[in-house]
Amino acid sequence: MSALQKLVLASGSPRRVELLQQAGIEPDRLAPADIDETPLKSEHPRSLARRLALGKAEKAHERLTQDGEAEGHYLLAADTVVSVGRRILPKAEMVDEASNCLQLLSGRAHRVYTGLCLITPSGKVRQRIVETRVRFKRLSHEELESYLASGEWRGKAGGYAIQGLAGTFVVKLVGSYTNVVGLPLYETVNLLVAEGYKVHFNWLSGLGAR
Ligand SMILES: Cc1cn([C@H]2C[C@H](O)[C@@H](COP(=O)(O)OP(=O)(O)OP(=O)(O)O)O2)c(=O)[nH]c1=O
Repeated sequence: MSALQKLVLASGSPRRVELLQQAGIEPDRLAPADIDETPLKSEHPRSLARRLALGKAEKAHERLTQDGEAEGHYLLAADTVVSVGRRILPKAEMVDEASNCLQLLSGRAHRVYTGLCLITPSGKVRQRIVETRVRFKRLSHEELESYLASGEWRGKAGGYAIQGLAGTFVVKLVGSYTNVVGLPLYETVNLLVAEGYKVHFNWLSGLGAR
């Protein structure tokens, strides 16, 4: 798939770039947007994912506009939130945070929401929220400790990365797997296409699975 228009990915997440590439879409530009990701009081995780995706998109769009580079561009942003019930888990930066998250997730089901926000070249703002349910096995002390030692949890919502070692913790998953990794591919491609982003289906000469 190759694009006829320009696509800006408002993200600094290497996972999101890789996921887009997996769909055969190469972003023309990366424009990470740093925003305050603190949840509001009693904010629902779904609302948080929606608000933060919009915030990232608007901030990146504003910057592109200031630089005179917004014209003719699609701009895509995303935010992934992990929750147990209404409790929102942090994006783990410290080992203690990761440890607390994993103890909470152990032997239970949780939800992962990714908010998508697309700003079209004509300035329309389109949003989608995608939900995946995941159940983890009960983690032993050894599993928890060795996972923490791996460092794979760093910078990940909920303190784990399903695409790595934590994939072995998953008993059941309902919904989109790529949504958990940070960008739901089915919904992202649908959203782009619905808003007129023209793609060539050229998969025969594409990347392919390795
Ligand atoms: C649950 C889970 C999250 N994650 C990642 C996806 C996101 O990168 C991150 C959640 O943080 P986000 O705030 O959604 O994204 P980010 O800060 O990494 O990137 P940016 O805002 O620049 O786009 O957690 C995984 O990689 N695997 C997982 O299994």
